Amino acid sequence: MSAHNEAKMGEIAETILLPGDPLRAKYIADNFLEDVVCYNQVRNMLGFTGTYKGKRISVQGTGMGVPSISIYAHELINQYGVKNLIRIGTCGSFNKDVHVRDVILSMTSCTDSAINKNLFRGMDYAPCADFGLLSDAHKAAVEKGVNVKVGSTLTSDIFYHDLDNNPEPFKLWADYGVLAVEMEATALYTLAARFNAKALAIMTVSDHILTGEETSADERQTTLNTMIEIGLETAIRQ
Ligand SMILES: O=P(O)(O)O[C@H]1O[C@H](CO)[C@@H](O)[C@H]1O
Ligand SMILES: O=c1cc[nH]c(=O)[nH]1
Repeated sequence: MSAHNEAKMGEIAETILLPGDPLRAKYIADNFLEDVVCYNQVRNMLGFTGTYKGKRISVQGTGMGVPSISIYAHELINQYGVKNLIRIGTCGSFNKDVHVRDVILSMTSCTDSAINKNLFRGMDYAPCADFGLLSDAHKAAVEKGVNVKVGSTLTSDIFYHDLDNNPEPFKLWADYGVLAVEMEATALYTLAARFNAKALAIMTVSDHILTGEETSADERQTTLNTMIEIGLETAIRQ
């Protein structure tokens, strides 16, 4: 047991998929895993362990934002011995070359969060994906015929911007080639590096911030399935 997880030792697999939404964790357990056990219901941050193609895998919600994923990732790595952490999240595009329904592998994660500025005393740290996980995910995507985009993403602390005072909050990031915005990868990559684990963030573009295009609920599910399958195929290679 940890402060936020009631799993017993040994109930969580070494490789875990991490959606922000705990109901996405349940959806994956219900639709993709066999022999499933629910190991956590604390705060409704559901966690499940099962098998996919014979390999033992866990899936657990992390909540939204840097503080929430930091708590879950810290405990999973340090208290449960999790080694491979694969985030599967949604993101918003602000890049004209990145479209709704695209799947992104985040090679490195920029941030507007002060978390690493504080940790590194004002110096810049470059949180990055584990190359092995990134490479395996890319291979899995190619095998599925999915044309994933690979590059830098932004982890933001802000979902709703004050557009009156900052009308183009993402222009600077787009000008420097950043593909999309989500809210957790920087923290996941930094914690994995600190505690000798491996991490990757895979994202599906759910909306385009510049054009206003969005996926419908049904479409979103299908598109998320593509990302989930890439995540699972990556997981079984570990
Ligand atoms: O779909 P999830 O994994 O929650 O990820 C994205 O969606 C949430 C915002 O709506 C944030 O957590 C962001 O990172
Ligand atoms: O963090 C997120 C996730 C999805 N879409 C956004 O605009 N931001």
